[in-house]
This record gives sequence, structure tokens and C-alpha cells, in this order.
Amino acid sequence: MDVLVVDHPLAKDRLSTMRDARTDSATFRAALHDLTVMLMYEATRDAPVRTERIHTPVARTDAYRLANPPLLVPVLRAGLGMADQAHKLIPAAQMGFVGLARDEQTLHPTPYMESLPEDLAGRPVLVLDPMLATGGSMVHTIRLLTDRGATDVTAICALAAPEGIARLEDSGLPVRVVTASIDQRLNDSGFIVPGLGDAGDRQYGAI
Ligand SMILES: O=P(O)(O)OC[C@H]1O[C@H](OP(=O)(O)OP(=O)(O)O)[C@H](O)[C@@H]1O
Ligand SMILES: O=c1cc[nH]c(=O)[nH]1
Ligand SMILES: [Mg+2]
Repeated sequence: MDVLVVDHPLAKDRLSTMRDARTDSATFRAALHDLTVMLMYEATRDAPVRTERIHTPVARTDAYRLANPPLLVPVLRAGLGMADQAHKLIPAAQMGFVGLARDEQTLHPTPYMESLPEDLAGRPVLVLDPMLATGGSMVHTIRLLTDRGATDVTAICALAAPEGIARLEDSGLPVRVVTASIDQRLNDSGFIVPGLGDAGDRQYGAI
């Protein structure tokens, strides 16, 4: 499985702001917005483009557009904080939604929402979720996508645990991961260490 760690200094800076326990919700959301732009930028580096001829005010030239705009799939709640920035970068993208809440005892995801196109054959999909911990939520999400024919899925995560990467790899699902960091491990509660805490709570408040 292909894993890209975006360790640009600006990405490290925004991730550090997100990690800091003193960071308030508004500042956390702003840092995640900025980091999402950087992760998206790298995730789409090799996206196929089509050309068309345009006129600048001076001359004719080639213009470049994404040949096959992806489906964006934020995983609620925490992935919502990445959705608008990703969509701004690719205005032609369609957006689907998956809602999952991890049971903090079993660490299994509990699905509560799913809004996806029926047929995803031939469409690249970018899944947006800041956290890849055990990998249970991401595996569930990708299965929803592959059940609809998706074969080209990229998981875009602010942070990943080695356990989550291994789980995705073992799943054999057609996914690659783009993240700003692979942290040390999960703790006994299934939280990423050093991590940043609960990405949903940090953005929107504890539930
Ligand atoms: O890899 P996993 O062990 O499945 O954990 C990762 C999941 O946990 C977080 O969501 P959470 O379930 O806390 O929901 P929230 O976004 O509403 O806070 C996170 O946004 C992922 O979806
Ligand atoms: O560290 C973690 C693990 C799962 N979900 C989070 O939001 N944070
Ligand atoms: Mg949460």
C-alpha cells in the first residue's frame, strides 16, 4: 500500500498547532483547513489532466483541467472540517457523506449516516478524515465505496497510527494514504499517541 507522509515545514507547523492542548476550537479548525490544502495538493499531484485551448489577453495557450474530478467523502463529524477546503480546491468535485461514531469501549465504528452515489466505477474517491487510529472507521468507509465499484481510493488524514496503516494494508482494499504524520502508537483507549486528542471534540465540542 502506498503511504505518503507530507512533512513540509508548513504542514508540520499546522499539525503542531492542532496537537497543542492549549489551542482553542476556532484555531484548531483554521489549522486543519490549512493542513487540508497541503494534503490535498500532494494527494492530487499525479491526477490526470485534460487540455483545452484558451486565449489569454495576449495569446492562445493550453489550459489544464482535472480530467476526472473525484468524489470527496468527509467522514462525519471530524472530516467535516476538511470538506470545504477540499471542495474549494476542486469545485467540480461531487461530495458524498458518511457518518460514523466510534464506540469508545469496543472501538468499533457505529454507522449513522450514508449518502453516496450508487455507481462509483471509474471515479477516484478522496476520503477526508483527520484521524486514522485503529483503522476501523476507514475500512468501513472504504468498503461502502468499493461495494459501489470504486477502485481508486485515497484516505487523506492529518494523523495516522501505525496500527491503522497496518489494518488498511491487511484489508487488501484499493487505498493509498496521504497523511502529515505517522505517530508512535495507540494507547489503551485507542487514542493516537502523541496525537491531538479527539478531532471531533477539538473542532465542535465534546459530545
Ligand atoms: O481509526 P478508528 O479507530 O476507527 O478511529 C478514527 C475515527 O475516530 C474519529 O471519529 P469519532 O468516531 O470520534 O467521531 P467524531 O468525528 O464524531 O468525533 C475520527 O474522526 C475517525 O473517524
Ligand atoms: O486519537 C484519536 C483516535 C480516534 N479518534 C480521534 O479523534 N482521535
Ligand atoms: Mg470523535
